[in-house]
Amino acid sequence: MENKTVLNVDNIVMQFGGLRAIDGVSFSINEAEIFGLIGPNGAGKTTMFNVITSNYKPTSGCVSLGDITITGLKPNVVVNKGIARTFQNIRLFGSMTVLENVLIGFDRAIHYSFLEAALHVGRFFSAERKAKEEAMKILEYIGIAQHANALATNLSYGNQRKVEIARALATSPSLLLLDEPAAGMNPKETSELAQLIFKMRDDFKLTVLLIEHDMSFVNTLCERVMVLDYGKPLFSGKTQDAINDKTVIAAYLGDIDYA
Ligand SMILES: Nc1ncnc2c1ncn2[C@@H]1O[C@H](COP(=O)(O)OP(=O)(O)OP(=O)(O)O)[C@@H](O)[C@H]1O
Repeated sequence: MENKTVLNVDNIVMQFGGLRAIDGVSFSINEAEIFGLIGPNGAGKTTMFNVITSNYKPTSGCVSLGDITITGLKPNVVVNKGIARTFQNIRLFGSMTVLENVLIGFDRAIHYSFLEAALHVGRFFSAERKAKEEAMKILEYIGIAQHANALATNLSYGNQRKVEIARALATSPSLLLLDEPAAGMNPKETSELAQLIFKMRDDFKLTVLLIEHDMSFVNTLCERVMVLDYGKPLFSGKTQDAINDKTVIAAYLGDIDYA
């Protein structure tokens, strides 16, 4: 059976003044694939995420999700098309509970009038109740339902990362972008996270693009990777081949631990 391409990144260039943060990068990801985007600090990985989510408009090149061209769409429209992300520096609303943070992900699916919302009646009430039920189901699925009513900032670092994943899942994505999801996690949390990512992929037919410096984590999850260096494509192919590639080792892997 032929692989279905979910994400196609075509010859992206992203210029910031005199700096070319991404310089002619192309890759594509198949449905239900877990694909790694790796490279040294400043290589352009997060910038690539911002281009894919349309937070940055690339200087040239094109991103498509299935048959839809994403480039030029507004970021909220891109979420509606099925792309969700988490952030390298966790971005949760610290003064809100875990449940409320996840409910934010449902906002696009809730339809009610201003009056209904102001009076807490009609479609507002039933939509809110339904969203809460769905959010609780996601928290249970992720394994943090017991923290639903805790303030997000009071959770451990690892659990805060899980709340970000829960919020992303609430938007029903077809493509999930994870920016350094294992950063700050201990080995047990990291291995549980890897299992969760496999499970989400299988249960939701989710396609995953992840940025990660932990090469053992990348090697566990990703069959293929794209390696960037100073914005340029350095290597694209099987993770095992990247680990043994002399140019990749010289530019990147020589400096980091991977067991
Ligand atoms: N909005 C921006 N304006 C100007 N320069 C930027 C902007 N965003 C990123 N850069 C620059 O682009 C380059 C790539 O940054 P980016 O954050 O994408 O790298 P990265 O590979 O994600 O690094 P890290 O592993 O440290 O997160 C860096 O030199 C960075 O300073």
